[in-house]
Amino acid sequence: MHSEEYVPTASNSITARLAIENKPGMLAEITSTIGKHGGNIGAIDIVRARDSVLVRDITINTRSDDHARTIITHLGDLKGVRVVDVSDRTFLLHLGGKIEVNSKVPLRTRDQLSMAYTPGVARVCEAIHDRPDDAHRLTIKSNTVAVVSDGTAVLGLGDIGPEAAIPVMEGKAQLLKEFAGVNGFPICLDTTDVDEIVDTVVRMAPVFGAINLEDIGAPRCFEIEDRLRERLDIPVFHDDQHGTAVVAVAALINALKIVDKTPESLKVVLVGIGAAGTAVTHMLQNMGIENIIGVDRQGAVTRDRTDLNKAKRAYAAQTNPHNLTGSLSEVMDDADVFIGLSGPNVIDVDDLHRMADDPIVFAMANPEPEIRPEKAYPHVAVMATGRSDYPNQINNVLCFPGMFKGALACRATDITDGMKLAAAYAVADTIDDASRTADYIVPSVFDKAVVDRVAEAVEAAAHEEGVARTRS
Ligand SMILES: NC(=O)C1=CN([C@@H]2O[C@H](COP(=O)(O)OP(=O)(O)OC[C@H]3O[C@@H](n4cnc5c(N)ncnc54)[C@H](O)[C@@H]3O)[C@@H](O)[C@H]2O)C=CC1
Ligand SMILES: CC(=O)C(=O)O
Ligand SMILES: [Mg+2]
Repeated sequence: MHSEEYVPTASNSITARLAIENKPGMLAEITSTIGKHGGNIGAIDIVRARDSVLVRDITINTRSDDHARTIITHLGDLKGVRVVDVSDRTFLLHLGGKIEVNSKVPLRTRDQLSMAYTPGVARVCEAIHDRPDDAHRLTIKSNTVAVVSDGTAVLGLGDIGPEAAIPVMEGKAQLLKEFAGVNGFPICLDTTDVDEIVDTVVRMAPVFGAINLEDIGAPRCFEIEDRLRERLDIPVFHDDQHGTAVVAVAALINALKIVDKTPESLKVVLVGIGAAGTAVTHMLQNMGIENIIGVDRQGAVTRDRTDLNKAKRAYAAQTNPHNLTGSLSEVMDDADVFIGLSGPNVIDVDDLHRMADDPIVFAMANPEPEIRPEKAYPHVAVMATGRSDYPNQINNVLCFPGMFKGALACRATDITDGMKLAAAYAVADTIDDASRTADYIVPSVFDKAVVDRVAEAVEAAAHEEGVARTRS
């Protein structure tokens, strides 16, 4: 599918400031030019009106940067129209960053200053010195998560480095705050060395109640998470692994109800054996699915392959029970479920035709899925992506805010498999039998009920699993 067939969205929207000759019919000419070239008009505002010239701001959703440029060129070609300025609304939103640190207590008088800061603060420091655990109660540690990345697997963009990773990590911090009231702080490390990452996180851990590892590529992410869990007494959770797995499992629980199939009967093909793909596979196995075939760039992951790293050898040992070999297309025959956690446009309609009746397709690569929904819809029973601009958004944002809220509330020392499973059922159960449809298998990320349901389920599971430090 070419980008011309995609729907314009706010992620590529511009505001065009136009100086327009003030005579009847000009606005109609402008709007029809935008429509003719595939732009979707949002707001139209008057900025200035002089006798002979009107200056208007017109907000236009486009499909891509090129598409935006084409529309602007055609507007500039109109007689009586001058393009004064074009701003990219997404870049405007990021100017100066998306989050900030705020003060929680008033600081207007000497009394307040002497309590919040010196000399009063000294007594609080001494109390924590006597009982270090009190940091959970008397400091920002109580409600703060470090969002740590090395910039190596950022949102499907790959290894773009720590500075370029900041907007995504700020975004994760913003989601924590907006959805769960939890503070998140973006920390992008200027190293990809496993030992250095582990040591750095251990040394900064005193300030944080939990660590969210984000967008650290496989296989290093597995060792980093394992070693940090061992060394720290606060939860360490690699969101791309476990947050993604929780939401994918929740979505599958509901999708199976739509197509009336059971986990035990399924053949699942999963492409992209990285952080997310590996964790999703493990969680699918925990829900009773045995026939999972993992596929990497070389084809099906089998026990006979000699080119696999340690993580993929372990993967091969636990998956592909019939040892299927071949390309992605070849192993798609009779698959009930396709899960993509790889990259853009990896499958096409022919692959969908190879699948069993009522195929379920979760094309979760960001920002561009393995197949676009517009293309897949006629050929599948259930379609989902990780994107905000289509129905069924399977995105780890449905998990990690509630997961951390629940874990921090009970001062958990760890996040266990039981807590993850509880979170998956909490997400799935947000949709009742009457509301569930093929286009509604996961709740909206704006559904306020989700975070609290997940947090409560996670907290209860933490108590059951013996990792909570508070009393139940
Ligand atoms: N919807 C969601 O909530 C989430 C989506 N993702 C997306 O999933 C993708 C993978 O993310 P991570 O696992 O964190 O990255 P990763 O770098 O750990 O793993 C990606 C794996 O996919 C493989 N891959 C890439 N293109 C492939 C292709 N054409 N065929 C076969 N294998 C291919 C890579 O070799 C690598 O092993 C990214 O696009 C990411 O944005 C990741 C986490 C959450
Ligand atoms: C959603 C997310 O965490 C990712 O694509 O990396
Ligand atoms: Mg991520």
